[in-house]
This record gives sequence, C-alpha cells and structure tokens, in this order.
Amino acid sequence: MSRPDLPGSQCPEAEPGSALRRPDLARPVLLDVQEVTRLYGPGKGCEAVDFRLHVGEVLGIVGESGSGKSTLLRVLAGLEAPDAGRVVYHRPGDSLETDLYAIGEARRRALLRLEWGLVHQNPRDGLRMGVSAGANVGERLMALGQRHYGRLRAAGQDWMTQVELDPARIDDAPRTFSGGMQQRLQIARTLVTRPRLVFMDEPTGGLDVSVQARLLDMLRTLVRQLGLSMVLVTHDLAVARLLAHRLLVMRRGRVVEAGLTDQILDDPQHAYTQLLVSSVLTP
Ligand SMILES: Nc1ncnc2c1ncn2[C@@H]1O[C@H](COP(=O)(O)OP(=O)(O)OP(=O)(O)O)[C@@H](O)[C@H]1O
Repeated sequence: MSRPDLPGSQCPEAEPGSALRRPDLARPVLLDVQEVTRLYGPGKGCEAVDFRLHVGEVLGIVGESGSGKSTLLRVLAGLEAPDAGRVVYHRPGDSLETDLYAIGEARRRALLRLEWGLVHQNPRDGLRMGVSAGANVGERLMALGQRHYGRLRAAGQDWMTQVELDPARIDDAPRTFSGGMQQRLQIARTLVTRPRLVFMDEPTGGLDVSVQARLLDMLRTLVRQLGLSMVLVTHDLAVARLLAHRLLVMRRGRVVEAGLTDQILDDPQHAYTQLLVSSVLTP
C-alpha cells in the first residue's frame, strides 16, 4: 500500500458501501496515520499501519479475531501510545495539526471528550450505568459547557428518539434496558455532541442477529444523515459492506489489502481477503 493515498482514493466516483453517499476524497484529511506500530509480540498488535481518513469518510478495519483491529483502534483513539509512528489529527477549518502522542494526556483526553466520540463493543464500557438515560446523553453536552436543564433534557429526549428509544424512558437507568437498547443509548451519548470523528469497535457485536440488523439499519441512517467521519472496527463483513466507504484488511497486525469496500469484497486480491470473503459466503 502506498502513501499518501490508499488504493481507491483515486476513484471517488466509485460507489462504496451500498446506499451510502460516495466518499468525497477531495475533502480535507482528518486523520493522518503514519507507520503506526504497537506490538505485544511478533504479529500481535498492529505494525506499520499507514493511511489517511478524509472528512465524511467511513473507514472499516476488518480481519479475523486477533488480527490487531482493536489494538489499532485504541492507538488511533488516543487510548494507547504506539511504539512507533504518528497519529496526526487535522481539525477541520483549522490549519493546526495535532500530533496525538506529542500532546499531553490531559489534552488527549479532552480531545476525546470534546471533539471525538468512541463507541465500545460493550455498552457498559461507554455508559454510566448508575445515572439515568437522559443524564448519560446530557453529560457529554455539559462537558461542552451547556448548563440549561430544559435544553439538556430536550436534547436527551430528541436523541433517544433518533436512536429509536422511547423518550418517556429518559429517567430510567440504562441497566433496565436490553443490550440492544443500551447500545443505542451509547450511540446517542456519543453523537449528541456531533463529534468530528467517531471510533466504533464492533458496535453490533454481542447482540442477537435481529437486534443487530435493526441497529445496523439505524447506524446506516445516522451515518448518512450526519455525514459522520468514522473509523469502524468489525469482524463482520456485512457490517463493513453496509457502513464503510473503504476498508483496511488486517492479518497478524499488518494491513494486507486496502481499498474501496465493494472492490475489496467483490474482487479481493490478497489470498487472505479471498479466504475471509469466501468463509462468509460458504456456510
Ligand atoms: N494488552 C495486551 N497485552 C498483551 N497482548 C495483547 C494485548 N491486547 C491485545 N493483545 C494481543 O494482540 C493481538 C491482537 O489483539 P486485538 O484485540 O487487537 O485483535 P482484534 O483483531 O481486535 O481481535 P478481536 O476481534 O478478537 O477483538 C492478540 O494476539 C491479542 O492477544
């Protein structure tokens, strides 16, 4: 894979991820990931990962279990420093670039709280289970300085509606919600601040198939409506197909193939990707 552009970035007219608008790769770079390595042992973690994410683009990171997807996501999201390489954030409309691991921990955390959003596979990791659904949504707005109770509550109800939760349950604690409902609430809590960049780690993992399908449908709508810029980790190629414009395929910590989602899934070039795709097709 060559820098600065991934395969696929030369052809913005191609239609990735069914039913999603096309990625506009003429848009500015949001995240510049340069030769990032974080290894726990040979082939364990991620190694020399290098790509650019553009504004309004959804990048899927796929690969089998243990291929290093979550490790890479943690490094990109500012949660775990790489052994080598840089993650550079370009705030839209701002000529300043932020080298994620050259700034202090406090600034990194502030970035995640104020400008980015992270959706964990397990909603319990992203929600505060002891406070109400409304407070979970309002809390992130309060971190941005909003104090008006009525407006916070209205935002809570509005976002609960957007993620297809009953707004009448705004005062209920998330622990009284089902797993799928908790995941919806976590997504509402993350998106309420309209983050410039969202990271999602297996957002539909651990849910029943029918619950997954509804959640995926909702996510696809939100991605389209909000024009989200997102890095999405999933081992599920159907999720990747539906949400991602482009894909990175990881194997043993390395990116073995990268390009437009439909091209990769319909005409995989690397033997490993061919195996991944065929193992989904073959019962
Ligand atoms: N904190 C850690 N300490 C030691 N080894 C780790 C650590 N985190 C991950 N690993 C190892 O690194 C490799 C990649 O793990 P990672 O969780 O990034 O893969 P993954 O593709 O996200 O897998 P899954 O889909 O199962 O979550 C695995 O072999 C894992 O055991």
